[in-house]
Amino acid sequence: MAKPTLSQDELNAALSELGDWTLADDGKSISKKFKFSNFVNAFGFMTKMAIVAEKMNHHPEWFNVYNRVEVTLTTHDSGGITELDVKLATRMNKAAD
Ligand SMILES: C[C@H](O)[C@H](O)[C@H]1CNC2=NC(N)=NC(=O)C2=N1
Repeated sequence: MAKPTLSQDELNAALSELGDWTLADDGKSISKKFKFSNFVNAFGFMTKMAIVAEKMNHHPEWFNVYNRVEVTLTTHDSGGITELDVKLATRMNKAAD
């Protein structure tokens, strides 16, 4: 059963909690550009988050070049942003600290 998408109020609260994640113009995804000190740290972040994503059965759309990782989160099954996206974004923020 697909998760319900967040209401506007829920989304606003989540975005203020998450900090520097950007809402897509269509309101269906959130994105963040992470920058690490080098490639190994960027890829280490992706490795850790891949394991978290697999455990959650919720996977990011991401792009990596050298020390940068650009992440977009959306819940495909629901056609928008759900609590799973907020949960994964929170985990990513913590892992990048
Ligand atoms: C069948 C499997 O549960 C689904 O395809 C999962 C896998 N990972 C997923 N990841 C994301 N981001 N959205 C989904 O809807 C999703 N669905």
